[in-house]
Amino acid sequence: MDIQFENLNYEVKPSFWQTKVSPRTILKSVNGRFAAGELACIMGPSGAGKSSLLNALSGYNYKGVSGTLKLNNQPRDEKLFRKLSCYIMQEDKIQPMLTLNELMMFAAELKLSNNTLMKEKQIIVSEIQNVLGLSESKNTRTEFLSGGQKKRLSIALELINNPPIIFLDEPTSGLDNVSSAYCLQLLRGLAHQGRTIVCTIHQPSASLFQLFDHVYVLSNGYCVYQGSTDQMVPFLSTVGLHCPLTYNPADYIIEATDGEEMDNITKLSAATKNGKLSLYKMRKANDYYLKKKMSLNGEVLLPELNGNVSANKMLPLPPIKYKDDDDDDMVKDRDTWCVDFPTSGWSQFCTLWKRMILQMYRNKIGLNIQFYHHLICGLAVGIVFFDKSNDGAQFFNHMKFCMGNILFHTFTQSMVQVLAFPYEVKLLKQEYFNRWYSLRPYYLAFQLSRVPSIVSYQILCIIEFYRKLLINGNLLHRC
Ligand SMILES: Nc1ncnc2c1ncn2[C@@H]1O[C@H](COP(=O)(O)OP(=O)(O)OP(=O)(O)O)[C@@H](O)[C@H]1O
Repeated sequence: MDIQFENLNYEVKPSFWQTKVSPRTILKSVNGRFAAGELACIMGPSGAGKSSLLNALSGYNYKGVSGTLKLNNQPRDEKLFRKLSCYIMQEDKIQPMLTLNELMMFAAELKLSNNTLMKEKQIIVSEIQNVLGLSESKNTRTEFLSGGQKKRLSIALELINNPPIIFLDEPTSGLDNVSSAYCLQLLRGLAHQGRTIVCTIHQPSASLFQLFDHVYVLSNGYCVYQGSTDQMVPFLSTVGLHCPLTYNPADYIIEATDGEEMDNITKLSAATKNGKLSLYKMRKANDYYLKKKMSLNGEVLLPELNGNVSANKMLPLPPIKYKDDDDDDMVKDRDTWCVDFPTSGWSQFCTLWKRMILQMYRNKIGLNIQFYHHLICGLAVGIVFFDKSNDGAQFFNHMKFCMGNILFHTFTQSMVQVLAFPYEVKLLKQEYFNRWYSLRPYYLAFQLSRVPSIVSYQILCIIEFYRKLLINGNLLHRC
């Protein structure tokens, strides 16, 4: 699947109350193409618009985005595109309290259709674990995984339904050079199997830079280079920017096009026609790669054949299914994240409910806090209202008791959800965007998963303070 974009603009409009702030254009009519079978990176100085471009291409951000997005040279059908792509965000948003294998199995239940047998799901999961070098840690809880393993787990989770297009925002952030190289080599292997992999990277070291098949450099919202890594230095020379032999070309181009170097940005952007031109050095070993380059619409510079593509030693993943039987009725609707999901709503609810219950049960600290909170509050209320139930002159105290009781139960229970939600919403956003489940089953499972703990804690609390009030009295009768 080839991704093309033409005259892509991204404009941020100020909020209605920011009357003195004018709209800001982050991406300025940029063009480009990311081909299948390549590991592509978007790089550039901080604030150049890398994440904005990735968000616009993945469909994560559609407000303020204008221009043409194409898939295999055809106008892009957003609903189909969402089925074919996944987006792995910079922060590793991984469900806590579960082991790596459990998490992958839950993901398989959500992402693979209901017709897939459990045995098949297990085979797919263990195959991906083997490919990504995660088999040894499969029984490790996700919170104890190293940074590199978490990153690979994020990739593994999205590989379960084998998307042909993968977007990654800063996959090497927080990783040392060795782990970054391992992660990029892995992505490169996956890309060379035919996937389109696009990631953003801030400033790769020279060794990491060489791992990319395609580089797209942005600066100040303009495209200043597009093509293979080995063509960057000769290209820079053509516009009078001579990268010293001992210098990392990635560092050089970023320094040369840093925000204040507007002259260089203008020169380079004009030389690449703001991304319409690509510079490639053809590779012998990969026919697929070769054909792709030749099919670019006549504007590609094709220097001599040279170099080899590294052998792909990775296990092949299941064949890619590009088009579903039900794709014919696709609605061309860009302004939405709403798409259909691989599993039924009921099955999504059951899987999510199981996942949430398991997480809650394993969250011993949370359970203990709630236990002592209910115990102490039950005791305190019981002591305050001790022996007041039979006294008819204590009407106002009885009222206070009832009000306090209602407020305690209402707010205690709702606060659990309110406090958990800011963390949950980040996970939800990523999983929902990547079509794991729809919002209704999620919300239902989120609410109902709290029922067992709510009921048991309420009983504990009630035993404590009602014990004091109701054994001798008839408060309930009066109420
Ligand atoms: N929604 C928004 N509202 C206002 N400004 C925005 C918005 N989104 C992005 N920007 C601005 O656009 C510019 C580019 O942002 P973006 O996150 O794409 O940069 P980046 O190249 O990914 O930077 P970094 O490498 O530091 O993450 C920044 O100056 C940022 O402040």
